[in-house]
Amino acid sequence: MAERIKAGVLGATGAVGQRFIEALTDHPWFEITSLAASERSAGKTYENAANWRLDSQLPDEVKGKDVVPVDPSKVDADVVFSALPSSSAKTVEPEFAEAGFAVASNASSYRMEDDVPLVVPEVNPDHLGMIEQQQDNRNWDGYIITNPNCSTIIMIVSLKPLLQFGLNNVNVATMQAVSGAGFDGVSSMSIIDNILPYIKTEEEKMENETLKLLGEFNGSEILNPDIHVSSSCHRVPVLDGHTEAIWAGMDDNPTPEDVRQAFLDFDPGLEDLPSKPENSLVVWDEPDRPQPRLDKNIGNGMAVNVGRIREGIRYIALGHNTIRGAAGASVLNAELLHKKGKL
Ligand SMILES: NC(=O)C1=CN([C@@H]2O[C@H](COP(=O)(O)OP(=O)(O)OC[C@H]3O[C@@H](n4cnc5c(N)ncnc54)[C@H](OP(=O)(O)O)[C@@H]3O)[C@@H](O)[C@H]2O)C=CC1
Ligand SMILES: N[C@@H](CC(=O)OP(=O)(O)O)C(=O)O
Repeated sequence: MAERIKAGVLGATGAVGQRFIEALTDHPWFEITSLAASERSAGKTYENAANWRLDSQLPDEVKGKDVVPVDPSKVDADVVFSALPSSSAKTVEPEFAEAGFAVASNASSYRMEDDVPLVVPEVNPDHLGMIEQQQDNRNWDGYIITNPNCSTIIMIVSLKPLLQFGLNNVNVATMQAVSGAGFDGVSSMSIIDNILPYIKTEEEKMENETLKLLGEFNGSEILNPDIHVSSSCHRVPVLDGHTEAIWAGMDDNPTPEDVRQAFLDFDPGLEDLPSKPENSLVVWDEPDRPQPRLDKNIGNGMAVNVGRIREGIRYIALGHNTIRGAAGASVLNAELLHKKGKL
């Protein structure tokens, strides 16, 4: 195997951090060289620090690795994938960027900054053009790029092919899995036999991030599109997989069949990126699909499933929140960076 790019994971012991390890193990372009977490874990082997909770086995090559603190001088890597809570990401990620690392972040801290790319490769790869500006503005040798919030990313992949019909209005109601809140995020007493009709700041993120992602980058700034986005977010007793009911208003009033065909025809290229699923959008015609338990792992958890396309236009989108919505999204971004010669 050719020499691979050295990759570190910040927040390696958490829900998203474990998904990073899964995605980077045996990756053709990246190899895990550093695992970092809080002072609670630093100094322990990964096996002792982390409570591995995925269905896959904890990879042998990771078990005995020492966990280091989130300190650039302790991390050996070219790129670091950040799965830190946003409060620590806010201070830690710039330290890594300043020290010359490429930072591919899941955290929300820098997503909406004017000079930080918020990218989904199938939607707005050109926004990576912001990196040079960011390095000039902040005098950094490295840089930060981000992927969106998990609910936003699942919706945005499905909205991209609707732009051709003059998308002007989006209403969305989410049904979000408990893994989205992290391992210790939602207690069983609050979620079993229940639905929580509030996820702090989630609705604002879906509305704001969608506009940035669909905005036009003119070389120096992003011009928001004239699209109205309104969201209502809810936590449901599902382990993994966010399901979203979406209403999309379009100038051209396409029929459900037009929209179905646009979903089927959606081809953003990018076949050479290892984490890109064969079909970024998978269309279901069965009236009771997609469902999280059955369909979240399609395309190794990287596909966005769409179905129940009806007059309106109304449809359902479903994706794996900690893979397509988090770790897999960051890894896909880093693959795009490598393809574009930025890593
Ligand atoms: N879960 C999801 O679906 C999505 C999550 N995200 C974002 O990804 C990030 C991680 O989320 P998640 O994995 O769910 O969170 P978890 O709580 O499961 O994991 C947090 C990780 O960060 C480490 N950590 C916590 N505090 C500190 C600190 N002060 N300094 C250094 N490391 C610290 C923890 O280490 P230790 O074990 O040592 O405490 C752990 O490795 C968050 O910003 C979240 O918002 C984004 C999109 C989707
Ligand atoms: N809030 C999301 C997960 C998340 O952490 O989002 P963000 O990365 O925007 O903080 C959820 O609960 O499902």
